[in-house]
Amino acid sequence: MARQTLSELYDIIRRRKAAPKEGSYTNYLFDKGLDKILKKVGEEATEVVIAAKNENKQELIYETADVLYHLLVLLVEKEIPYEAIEAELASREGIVSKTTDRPEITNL
Ligand SMILES: N=c1c2ncn([C@@H]3O[C@H](COP(=O)(O)OP(=O)(O)OP(=O)(O)O)[C@@H](O)[C@H]3O)c2ncn1[C@@H]1O[C@H](COP(=O)(O)O)[C@@H](O)[C@H]1O
Repeated sequence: MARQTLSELYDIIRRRKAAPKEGSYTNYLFDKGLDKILKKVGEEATEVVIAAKNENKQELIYETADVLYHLLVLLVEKEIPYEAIEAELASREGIVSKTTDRPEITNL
């Protein structure tokens, strides 16, 4: 199965900003500006919440992908490197592994 990491998607989005492509939804968002991007992040996050209440896990996967994409667009718009998020997560590693269980995901 083809996979795309968030880091790879971030780079594609960054390249769209540097070199706009005709018909690109990403460029449509950049052209509309920060408020539009924020609106989409809010909408997509709400859709994740709604999907999580549903039995259909595929819907939650779809909406999660949507919100992650829009968050990456926001990071590029705000000129925050993806590595800054990775570094922030890494800095929490000690805390998280002590305090959380990681149950296996079943029933996809
Ligand atoms: N991962 C995504 C991605 N996820 C979601 N979306 C778009 O996000 C939109 C969400 O749907 P909505 O119905 O909420 O929005 P809409 O009605 O289309 O538009 P709005 O006016 O509401 O903003 C859809 O148009 C999706 O195509 C994405 N658009 C692009 N990508 C990736 O971004 C990269 C660059 O793509 P382009 O910008 O199309 O070149 C490629 O790798 C793409 O796969």
